[in-house]
This record gives sequence, structure tokens and C-alpha cells, in this order.
Amino acid sequence: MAPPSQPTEDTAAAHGPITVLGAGSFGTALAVHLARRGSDTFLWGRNADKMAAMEAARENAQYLPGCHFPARLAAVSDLAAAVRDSEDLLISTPSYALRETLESLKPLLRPDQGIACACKGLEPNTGRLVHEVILDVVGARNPIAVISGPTFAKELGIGLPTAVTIAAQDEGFTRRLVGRLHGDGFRAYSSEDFAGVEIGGAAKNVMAIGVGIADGLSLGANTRAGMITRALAEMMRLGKALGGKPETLMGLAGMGDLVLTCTDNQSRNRRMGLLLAQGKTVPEAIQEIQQVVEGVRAAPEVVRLARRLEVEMPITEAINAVIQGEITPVQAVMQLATRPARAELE
Ligand SMILES: NC(=O)c1ccc[n+]([C@@H]2O[C@H](COP(=O)([O-])OP(=O)(O)OC[C@H]3O[C@@H](n4cnc5c(N)ncnc54)[C@H](O)[C@@H]3O)[C@@H](O)[C@H]2O)c1
Ligand SMILES: O=P(O)(O)OC[C@H](O)CO
Repeated sequence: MAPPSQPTEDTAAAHGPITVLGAGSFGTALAVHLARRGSDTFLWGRNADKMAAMEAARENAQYLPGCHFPARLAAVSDLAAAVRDSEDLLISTPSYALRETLESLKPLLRPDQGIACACKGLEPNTGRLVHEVILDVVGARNPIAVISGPTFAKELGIGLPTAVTIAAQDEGFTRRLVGRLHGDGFRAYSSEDFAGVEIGGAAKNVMAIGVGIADGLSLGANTRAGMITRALAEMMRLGKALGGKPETLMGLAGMGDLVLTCTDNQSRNRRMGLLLAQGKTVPEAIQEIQQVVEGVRAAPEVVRLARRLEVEMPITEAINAVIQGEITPVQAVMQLATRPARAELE
């Protein structure tokens, strides 16, 4: 399908400019989509030379090659100017850089500006959810939202149909964000369940590493389907313990993203698992993938959170043990395969 050259709905153009912070693959894809939909969009990255090169080439050749920038998109490195000229902000850095990004943003923010975030992970060492980090740094003044779902950057960038869940509680900001994003083959569903949406995005990355390991060891289609299903059961238990709705985990930000990431080699997390199964170490695999692999940092945080909340997550525990170098991929499989029988539903 060819990318639509003009927005077919006029809702986005009715809003003011937006800045996307983080010029990696997903930030770039989001910025391209927003601009294509009619929002004047600044794509901000911290490296001035790289952003100037991107602006000149009208393409992010490193992270999203072949995806031409629409006229309404400007690649910039002056954060203060971009924030000053924007109505809303959308953060798409890796999760480990979220706090640092918010700290830079904080002195530049006006209270009416909405902050959306597309990071999928937990804060390293604290295990905080994305919306908790935002509230911790900027307080409750600004309306916030979290975007998650099955969304490979490349497919979004070239305009293939994509659906997401937007968790938000401020009605005006939800409407504005949905208006900017929804249309031209992109479906934006709204939700008020921050915890459910965020646990889906963080935990599915860990599970994709596990399914990558299983597929890398040629354990077959039965294993893959069994693991995905039991991974979803773990995610639902954890989401519920955090006050999220089990139904959210059955939706785009849970099952949708879990299936996508566990089954397609566009996923960096799945590729990490495939490389671990070949005997590569985590640093060797990261070196080969050359982009963020969120599940590596999320795994110990999900395990800590689950233990603290007394939620049983055996698949996550086994994957984390492999990531930490405590057991081999084959030992992880044996550990899971020899667990005692239990009821499927509790
Ligand atoms: N790529 C996807 O398909 C996809 C889809 C949905 C969500 N996400 C999520 O989006 C987030 C970003 O992932 P990505 O795929 O764009 O990563 P990426 O590896 O493609 O790019 C990361 C970018 O972040 C920048 N960065 C790193 N530290 C930074 C900092 N301190 N300040 C500013 N910029 C910094 C890097 O320079 C790079 O441009 C992740 O949480 C990821 O899970 C990614
Ligand atoms: O490449 P991954 O594994 O980080 O997955 C990218 C997106 O999160 C898919 O929705």
C-alpha cells in the first residue's frame, strides 16, 4: 500500500504544532505520521549535526531509511525553541532516557502543554511506570498520555495500517491527541488504564526475548503459541496487581503487541532471543542489533515488581535469569518445561 500523500481528515491541521522528542526509529515514524496527518511537527534529537543532516536529506537514514519527510516535518536540535513553538509534546526516547528527557523539558514547559509518551519500559532501578516517572518529574500540572500497541516503526513510517491504545485521563488532551493521530489508516483507541497499557508495553518486550530463544532453539510452533498464551496470563496477573484492567491486557497494548513482537523478526527483542539461542552474549547481541532492546532492562524490573506484589511470573523469571547470565537458554527451557501441573485459570 502506498503512503497517503495528503491527510484525508482535517482534524490534525486544526491543532497547533507538536514536538516529538527522540529521533530514533519510532520517534521518526510518529513524526512522519503526525506531519502527514497535518500537524506541523518538530522532530527533536540531541545531536545537532545528525539533525541538520536529517533536515537536509529529508530522511532519517540511520533509523528509518526510505521514509521521506513530509513538508510539515522539521528536524531540529534546539529544544527550547521547539517547545516554545509547540502546543503538545510526544516523548519517544528509550525508557532509560525518559527521566533525563523530562528534566530537560521541565523548565521549558507551559502548564497547558500536553505530554504524551511512547516509551515501552520501566524506569531502570526504580521499576516505575512511564506515567509515574512523568508525574514524579513534572508534577500533575500538565495533561499526560501514554501511547502503546502493535506498531513497528517501519510499517507506520510507510503508512501501512496501524492501531494503538492511548491511555489518558484528561478529556481535552485525549481528544486532541486522537485527532492528531487517528486517520489515514491509523486507528487510535482511547483508554483510561495507564497501568494496564504500560505493563503491556514493558512486559511484552521481555516475553519476545523468551519466544525468540524458543524459536532460536527450534522448539516449534506449539511451544511458540503456548509461551505467548502463558506470557499473556503473566502479564494479566501483573497488570491486575497494579490496578490495571485484565481487559486492557487482552487489547492492543497487551495481546496485540505481544503477538506482534513475539512472532515477527522486525522486533529487536525477538531478535535478541534468537541471538541468545545461538550462544551470543547480551552485549554481543546488542552490538549486532544497534538499536534499543527494551526487554533487557525491563526484565529485572518486571521480576522485582512481580516479587514485590507476590505475582507468579515463571516465564519472566526464566528469561531474566538468561539475560543476567545465571542460566543458559536450554536450562531456561528445562526449568519451564518441568514445572508441576496446575489449573489453567486461577
Ligand atoms: N521502533 C519501534 O518499532 C517502536 C514501536 C513502538 C514503541 N517503541 C518504543 O519507542 C521508544 C524508542 O525506541 P526506538 O525504537 O525509537 O529506539 P531507537 O533505538 O530506534 O532510537 C533511540 C533514539 O533515542 C535517542 N536517545 C538515546 N538516549 C537519549 C537521550 N538521553 N536523550 C535524547 N535522545 C536519546 C538515540 O539517539 C536514538 O535516536 C522505546 O521505548 C521503544 O520501546 C518503538
Ligand atoms: O522492536 P521491538 O521489539 O522493540 O518492538 C517494537 C514495538 O514495540 C512493536 O510494537
